[in-house]
Amino acid sequence: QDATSTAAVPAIPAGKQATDMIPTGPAPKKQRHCVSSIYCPGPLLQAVQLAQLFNDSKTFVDKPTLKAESEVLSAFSKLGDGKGHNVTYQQMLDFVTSNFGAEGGDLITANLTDFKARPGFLSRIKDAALSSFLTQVNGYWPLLARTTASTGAKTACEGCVSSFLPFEKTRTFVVPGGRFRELYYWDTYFVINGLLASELSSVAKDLLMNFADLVDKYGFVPNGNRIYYLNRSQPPMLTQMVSTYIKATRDTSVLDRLLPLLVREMGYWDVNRTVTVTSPYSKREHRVTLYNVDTDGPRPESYLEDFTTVEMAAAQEPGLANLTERQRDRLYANLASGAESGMDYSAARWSRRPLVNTSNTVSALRYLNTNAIVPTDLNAILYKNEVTLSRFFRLRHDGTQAQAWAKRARARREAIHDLFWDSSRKWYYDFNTTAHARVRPWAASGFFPFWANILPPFVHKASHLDGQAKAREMEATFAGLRYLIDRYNGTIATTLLPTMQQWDSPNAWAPLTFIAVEALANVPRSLGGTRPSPAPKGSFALVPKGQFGLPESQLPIQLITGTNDSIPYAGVGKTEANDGSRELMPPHNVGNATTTQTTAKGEGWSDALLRELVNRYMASALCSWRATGGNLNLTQQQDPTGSFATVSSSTLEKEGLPTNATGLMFEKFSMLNINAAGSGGEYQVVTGFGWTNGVVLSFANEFGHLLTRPECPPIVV
Ligand SMILES: OC[C@H]1O[C@H](O[C@H]2O[C@H](CO)[C@@H](O)[C@H](O)[C@H]2O)[C@H](O)[C@@H](O)[C@@H]1O
Repeated sequence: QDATSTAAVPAIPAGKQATDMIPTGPAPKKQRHCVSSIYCPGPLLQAVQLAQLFNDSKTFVDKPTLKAESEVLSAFSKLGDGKGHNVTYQQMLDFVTSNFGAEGGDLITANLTDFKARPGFLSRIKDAALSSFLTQVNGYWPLLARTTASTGAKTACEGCVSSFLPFEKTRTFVVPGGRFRELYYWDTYFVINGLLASELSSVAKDLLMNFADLVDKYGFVPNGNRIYYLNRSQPPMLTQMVSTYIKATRDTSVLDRLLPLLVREMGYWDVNRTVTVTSPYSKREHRVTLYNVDTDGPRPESYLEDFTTVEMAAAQEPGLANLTERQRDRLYANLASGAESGMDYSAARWSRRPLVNTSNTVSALRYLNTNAIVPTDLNAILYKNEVTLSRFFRLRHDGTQAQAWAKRARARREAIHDLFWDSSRKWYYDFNTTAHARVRPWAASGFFPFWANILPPFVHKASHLDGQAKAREMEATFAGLRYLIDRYNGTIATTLLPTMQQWDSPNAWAPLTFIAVEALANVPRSLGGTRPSPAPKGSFALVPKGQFGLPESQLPIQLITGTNDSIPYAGVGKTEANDGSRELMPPHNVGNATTTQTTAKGEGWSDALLRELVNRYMASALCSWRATGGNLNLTQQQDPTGSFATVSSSTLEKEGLPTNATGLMFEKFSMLNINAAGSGGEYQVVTGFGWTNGVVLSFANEFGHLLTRPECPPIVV
């Protein structure tokens, strides 16, 4: 799981000769927020990135220099015309090799002095397979913990530079893993939940203080602590990190430093990202927040990808028009805004034409409209922050501030109800300011208001419904989730459109599963029922009309796990038309076994869904880890059928893994399979992985009593 990988070796791309000239393009515009002549848009970065010496654009911008910055710039100025033109591949390769060190070489592995090999929650996990898995996942924290030298980034010489943004003090931080070699903003909320389960509150506190340093210095929390992330943030979870930390430790002293900075961060979103929208439904005006990055250049860490999308795609794909300069600038801003959303990319959410051409990852991005979408999740997070800030001020006996924040929260909740809640489709949808209406497709972001403790308007006091009717409405609201859990073998998809983008179907992500589980936990006892949903569970007929925005026949197809069959889904509990003997749903649809477990006495529909979702996620993490070489070390008594035996080295080899692989924790999973990682998007699937480990450990800590040993599907190579 270690993220300190060895340096990628630069190579001349296939099909190019050493003496060929590297491509060039229109001169990049200087970016106000990113001032490095090496790591920010400019002639050097463009020339290196268009030379494509690495498989991943992010590799280069994470490399510290081996020589003083002035020497590196002087060496570059001697290449070709000094501005990146007339440079050969060989010259560029030599320049990069002699001037740059290993990516991530600017960081040091931290020593976790408080690390416990067996934190308390493990004693509550009775199953040997789960216990072994969770013990090993807990053991991954030291591999993802980093620190800096006393001066900040570790560099090779005086005057050497790197893209790393240092903190005020030398503290520990946790990286996601793989290509993500720095602290990430919203990832850290899920990481902190896991660290607290692992009794590493000292590390959680360090993370809070690192973020405090960033807000102090920049006025907001950047996407990650690299110079190229300075033009944007990510879903603003810092207030919730502080709240989670205080809830677990009772240590309110962190508020001395953090409370003013949390307020400052909220000001950043208010001033830079908030707009007024008049509701087409109530005609009322609301102040709501969206992702809106001020840039007109490529993201340095995805330079080639953005450059291709904006400058080159039209020449490569018939039907795509050339863009005017203004359109190009706007597209760069929309690309960066998509990255700010943390869901880079969801074509279903951010593109005007999500399915325009699903044979590549570029076409739908040409139609990005991120800046025009008012996102449900972002506003729900900010609402929760406002409520939390009100509580923090009350703790500090500042009634005036407490009331002011409570008032802001009430106003935002009204906006969320008015703009996002659709009372007939019974779900929260983003609001599109171009169409001036709610969007059609379902997205998992609709769980965020529930996570933030916003219950739909029908629950509120003024509602004309009686208790039983409210409970029925609530069950109907979650009937879509019930259906998805029954129909698909993996965890919940981000959206239901298979667009080739990583934040769309079929990918399933740790943060969204966590939010969905917490959403279910927030369903009031009185509305969660006293029995599971009626049979046939998950029937499409029970899903509120239009909730998915797609008819049942157009939902993604569920393959039968472990086979290459692509048999169209015939409906829950129904048999496939051409093969009456084959049932597509459990128990034959291996990997979906969590739906067949017997329910506990008095368990309501929301409890049952929560239990199944937690188990499904745990199954995804454990089974995919085992399929990639994870060893549970079980005795014959613990695993009499041998179903958890370690995967042989020859199978691993056939899967394209090293024969000594020891299990991978993936960045994302699939809604179709509990045995595999996710896919799609602009970079290779990453392992490590901070938020996956965080969610696994946090679920084990909070819901350990609900966990049962998963049934992993057979590994078919
Ligand atoms: O390099 C491309 C993009 O990568 C990041 O996004 C993805 O990874 C992050 C770290 O796990 C995660 O927070 C984000 O949700 C993922 O989509 C990065 O955050 C982007 O800004 C970057 O352009």
